[in-house]
Amino acid sequence: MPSVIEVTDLRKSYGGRPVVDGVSFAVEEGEIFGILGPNGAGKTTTVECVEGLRVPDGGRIRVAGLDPVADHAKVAQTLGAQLQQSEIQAKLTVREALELYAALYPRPADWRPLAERLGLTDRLGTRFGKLSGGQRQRLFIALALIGGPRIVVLDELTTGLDPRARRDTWQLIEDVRASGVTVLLVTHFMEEAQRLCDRIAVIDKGRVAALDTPAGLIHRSAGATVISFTPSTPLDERELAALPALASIEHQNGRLTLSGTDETVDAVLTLLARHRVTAHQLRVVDATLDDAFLDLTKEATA
Ligand SMILES: Nc1ncnc2c1ncn2[C@@H]1O[C@H](COP(=O)(O)OP(=O)(O)OP(=O)(O)O)[C@@H](O)[C@H]1O
Repeated sequence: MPSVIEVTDLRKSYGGRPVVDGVSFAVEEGEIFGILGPNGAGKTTTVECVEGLRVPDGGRIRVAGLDPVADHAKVAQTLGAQLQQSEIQAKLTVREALELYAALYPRPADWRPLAERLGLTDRLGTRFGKLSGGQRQRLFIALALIGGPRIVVLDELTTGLDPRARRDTWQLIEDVRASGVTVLLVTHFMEEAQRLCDRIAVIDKGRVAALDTPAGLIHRSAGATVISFTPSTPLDERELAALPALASIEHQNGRLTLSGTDETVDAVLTLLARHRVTAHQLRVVDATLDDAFLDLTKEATA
């Protein structure tokens, strides 16, 4: 089956400066696909080309088999996009916004259960300008879903939300996916990407630096696992340096911190047992998507 979104060698420049420089990825039906990257990496430009809001300089995009520029009207019926703040008038009430946007689609979703699910029912009479940041985000999600889309594009969905609202929103996105909608998600939050996304494209300087599952990205990053402890007696330096898959070793006030893989951790524990050394305050920490991200986008964040 063809992918629901196909982006092949996408290129876009501003004033002769390439900001999207050969981006390719494919999103499968029913997936939550994440786009991660440092500020200015070209993420929004990429998804706006997918939405047909910007015209690419080169490459090919297909959304449900359609060209987002040539078939813009059809793509707009298939793809729900999160609006920007400026696109809603401050005086419009939540109910008016829902009714107005529902009227744009031939087969809109019933906005009442949507508003209920998004916790907007008691805000229907409130003007957009008076909503809190979290309520606005919920309204944007409702408006992205109101056309009953097959695909929804969410750009920095939970920016500005408090931790509870963010978690509620994640649950909502999972529900949306469970109802069969494909989600393309641009995010800055590693925890969000790790929790929600099936696969992630890390975009850096207009190119795809890596494309994998969250676990796959973490696995690729240097020093995937870190073990630290204070040994009861010092360990032999040569034996430490010879540990398998060791990425780095640090000493600080008698405390040892070693990074490597699970194999390194196993070998450290064997070494400790062999020399009958006790490891005080032993900690083993797996790398996170944060570590993988910093590793993959090293120069940009240096
Ligand atoms: N209309 C435009 N005209 C000129 N330059 C632009 C325009 N839109 C974006 N850019 C530039 O293109 C680059 C990529 O922008 P884009 O918004 O795609 O990045 P991003 O990865 O989404 O960044 P952020 O995480 O900061 O939102 C940036 O350097 C930006 O300044």
